[in-house]
Amino acid sequence: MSEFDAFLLLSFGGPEGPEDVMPFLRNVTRGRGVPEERLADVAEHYRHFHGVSPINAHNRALIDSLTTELAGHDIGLPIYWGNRNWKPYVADAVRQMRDDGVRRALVLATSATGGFSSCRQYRNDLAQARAVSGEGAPELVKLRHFFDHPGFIEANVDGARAALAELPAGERDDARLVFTAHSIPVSMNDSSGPDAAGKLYERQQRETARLVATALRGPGAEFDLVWQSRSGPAQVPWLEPDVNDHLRALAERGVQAAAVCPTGFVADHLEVLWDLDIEARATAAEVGLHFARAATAGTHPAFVTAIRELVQEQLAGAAPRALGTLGLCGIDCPATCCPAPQRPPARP
Ligand SMILES: CC1=C(CCC(=O)O)c2cc3nc(cc4[nH]c(cc5[nH]c(cc1n2)c(C)c5CCC(=O)O)c(CCC(=O)O)c4C)C(CCC(=O)O)=C3C
Ligand SMILES: [Fe+2]
Repeated sequence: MSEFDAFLLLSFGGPEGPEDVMPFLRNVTRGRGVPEERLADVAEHYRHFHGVSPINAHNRALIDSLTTELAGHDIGLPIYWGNRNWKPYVADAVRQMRDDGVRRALVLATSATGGFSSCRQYRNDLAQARAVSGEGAPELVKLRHFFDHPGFIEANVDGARAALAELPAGERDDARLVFTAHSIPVSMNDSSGPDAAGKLYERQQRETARLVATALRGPGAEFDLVWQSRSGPAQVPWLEPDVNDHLRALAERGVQAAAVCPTGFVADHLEVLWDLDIEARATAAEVGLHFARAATAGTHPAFVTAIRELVQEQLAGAAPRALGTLGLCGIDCPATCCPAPQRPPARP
């Protein structure tokens, strides 16, 4: 089988102090037409956490867990870490790999599904990092997506079960399962995937939700998939409904309790801590709906095992494990898969 000599964790990045917040946000939104008011709002969210994004601690913890997991299975790959939007930048990690003599590395991006932001943009980041590293840059092979990997599902099922257990006993069985993922522009969703059918991002998010709901409540279990953390200019349509609107609609229908499961997020990112734990929880309280939020996969042992298995697929040709019906995604993507959407003109 193929030879690999390192593992790279590729993530989004986040600020590590108040002075990082604005430069980080400028990195994320450069050329994206995100209104200044939205940036100011999100900066406030980060300041609420003293300018420290939770994402970096999560990635460090994941690297610790993976170090143990890989060593325990005699996988001797050194682990590197690089981000798209903040230090440690992926370009620096790739340069370091080159200097350390790494020739060919496996890459795990911290996104469960395909899509532009969650796959293509990471592929572009890798290509750019190799280009700036120049001569001798390692070959980088991105691992497939894990939205329906049994280990990722199991981690989310455990999180959802614990959330249900927080709800009043008499309401648990009828509590609504509300899954959330990051909203994206409708055009970005429509163009995601390898062919004209599009909507790959939404279909994979729905598949994760369906698999978790099925594991909890059996085949045909009811669930909702809604969206959170909308950005962008008001005139550009993004995926709806928003989780807050949905919670209001549930309460109006007489639903008493909801377990909100952010299966679209791999760890408890800022969007989970702010948009769900603060905002959505407040919405639920306002409309008299009992609310519990499920933990994300984070460093759940089943998720760490899943990542090790993805590595073994490449190292040893281990049979891929996947629960869903959508098929494996992220290996041999055509170059035209999940293209960048048309952007509104940049701010003046
Ligand atoms: C699909 C998706 C994921 C999941 C897949 C993946 O993981 O990649 C994701 C993850 C994340 N997004 C994050 C942060 C931000 N995303 C923003 C803006 C945007 N996200 C988008 C999409 C996604 N984003 C889009 C289409 C935009 C508009 C700008 C553009 O068209 O690209 C902005 C700008 C301000 C705002 O408007 O919110 C911020 C600060 C963080 C770090 C959080 C932390 O610090 O814990 C993480 C993990
Ligand atoms: Fe984002």
